[in-house]
Amino acid sequence: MSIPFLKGHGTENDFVIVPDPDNALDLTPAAVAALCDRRAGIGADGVLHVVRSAAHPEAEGMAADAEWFMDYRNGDGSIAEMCGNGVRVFARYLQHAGHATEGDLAVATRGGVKTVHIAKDGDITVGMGSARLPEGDVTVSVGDRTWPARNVNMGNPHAVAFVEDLADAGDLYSPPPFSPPSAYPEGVNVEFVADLGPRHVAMRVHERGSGETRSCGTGACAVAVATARRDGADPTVTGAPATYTVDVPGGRLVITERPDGEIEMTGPAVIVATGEISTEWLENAVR
Ligand SMILES: N[C@@H](CCC[C@H](N)C(=O)O)C(=O)O
Repeated sequence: MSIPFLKGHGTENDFVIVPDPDNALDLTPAAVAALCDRRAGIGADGVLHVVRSAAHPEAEGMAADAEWFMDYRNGDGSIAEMCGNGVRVFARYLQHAGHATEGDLAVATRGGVKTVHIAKDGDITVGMGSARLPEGDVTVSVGDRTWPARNVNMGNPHAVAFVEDLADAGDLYSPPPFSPPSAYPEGVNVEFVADLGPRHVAMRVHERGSGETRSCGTGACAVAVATARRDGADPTVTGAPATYTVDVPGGRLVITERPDGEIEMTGPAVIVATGEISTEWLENAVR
């Protein structure tokens, strides 16, 4: 017995894609962690569980607006509200499977319904919603160094710290401690950002539930907004859109914040493989 899967990535933020239209699989946190294990499993930063919205209790209320629900899980099995690279790869899967064509598509996520545009040239643009910038002084640390961080919520929480050099972030094996501890009761994704030029930055990220990844779409949006505010740009005040290019270790994302506050993210999404998961292996792996 086996379960079909695909492997995909968006700027090298990689995912095991598990099509399960009727929500028939019991995809426990342990099963997700086993699938994402890079040595004993398939290996990925997270899982995209592809379910019809009408078949999932968290998404049935969105079924009238979006046929498909992205049930995203982090590599450790935890649940997150949103995954920006994941939603592009999810759309690419729907196109690959014949459930979607070039043009606009609505995808249900825990962060609400997202509008995705699959362009002819291959890139995918996602309407990510608007950022919330909760007030409050937050710091993040690596070793004996500490930086102030901007608190940005893209549906999921981010702490954005500006550094001189991305190497300042160290090896990022473990989550960078933040202060005050009450700032992020549910944990946080931490982005370190260095300037490359006008409206052009580079970032590294330690993702909640996945460790250092080669890219984070919601993180790149948080970085673009934090950098814009640092630069004195607020499209909702000036009426002028602000576009930032965000280089990540795995590629490049282009982020535009519009005068209405809506953030659009454009980047690639690739399906690299299809295969079968052995159910015997998965059952043993979660014992
Ligand atoms: N890689 C994702 C973000 C995934 C969720 C994050 N780790 C969290 O727990 O909030 C992206 O591309 O946005």
